[in-house]
Amino acid sequence: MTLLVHDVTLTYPDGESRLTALDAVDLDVPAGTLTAVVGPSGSGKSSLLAVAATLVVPDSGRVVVAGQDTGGMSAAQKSALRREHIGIVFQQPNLLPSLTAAEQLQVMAHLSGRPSRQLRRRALELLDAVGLADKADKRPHQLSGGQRQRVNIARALMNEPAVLLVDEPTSALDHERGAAVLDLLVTLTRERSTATVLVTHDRAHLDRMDRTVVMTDGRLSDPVAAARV
Ligand SMILES: Nc1ncnc2c1ncn2[C@@H]1O[C@H](COP(=O)(O)OP(=O)(O)OP(=O)(O)O)[C@@H](O)[C@H]1O
Repeated sequence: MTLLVHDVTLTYPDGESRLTALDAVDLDVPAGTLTAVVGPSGSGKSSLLAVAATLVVPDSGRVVVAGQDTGGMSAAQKSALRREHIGIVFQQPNLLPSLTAAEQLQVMAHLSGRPSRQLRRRALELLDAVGLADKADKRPHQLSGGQRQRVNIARALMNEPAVLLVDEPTSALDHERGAAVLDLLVTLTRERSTATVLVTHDRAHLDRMDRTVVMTDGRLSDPVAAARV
């Protein structure tokens, strides 16, 4: 499995006691597949992504990314793992205002220490893959919301991640642009063999997924049952 979350429990401080955000959660995501996570607000979906991204350390359980068990890794090791193997796409694109679309991608890869001469070429290839070949030199304020989200997705793919974690990528977009972004995620997952996890509230997305799991009060329901939801 490219992403394996095994028996993960996560609690947050809650006054005198603790709130259980994830309760013995298991999830495995093979390369080249998409898994949707649905469930009510506050059920633990973002917490699951944060744990899978190694941004939050669970109380117990294992998180294995691209064959590497993250338990016991130092902060620096996790940071390197994230740069090399994990792409993260949040709801709001969070692009740097002063950089062009191509530069947003190049900065990402520059941080990972890749040779700079190849970076622009790769950035342009990815912008082409997300349908923005002609926008490479535009800054965020010169792009539409859907175009910014596509830059965001291209940026997350810049370091060829094994795992792509996506939180509500279409919530700020109209139906047509949301559908285009989802098409793009499906295509890129297949072509680039990423293990993709998508948190979504949009039921229209679910028939495009390989699997749907349902989060309720920190517990993931049986995927077989969830597929029929
Ligand atoms: N940093 C935190 N400190 C304390 N409690 C938190 C923290 N982050 C989340 N929680 C709590 O953990 C539970 C799960 O939150 P989480 O954000 O994972 O849910 P979610 O399913 O992503 O919700 P939404 O769909 O509204 O984004 C909620 O009860 C929330 O209030």
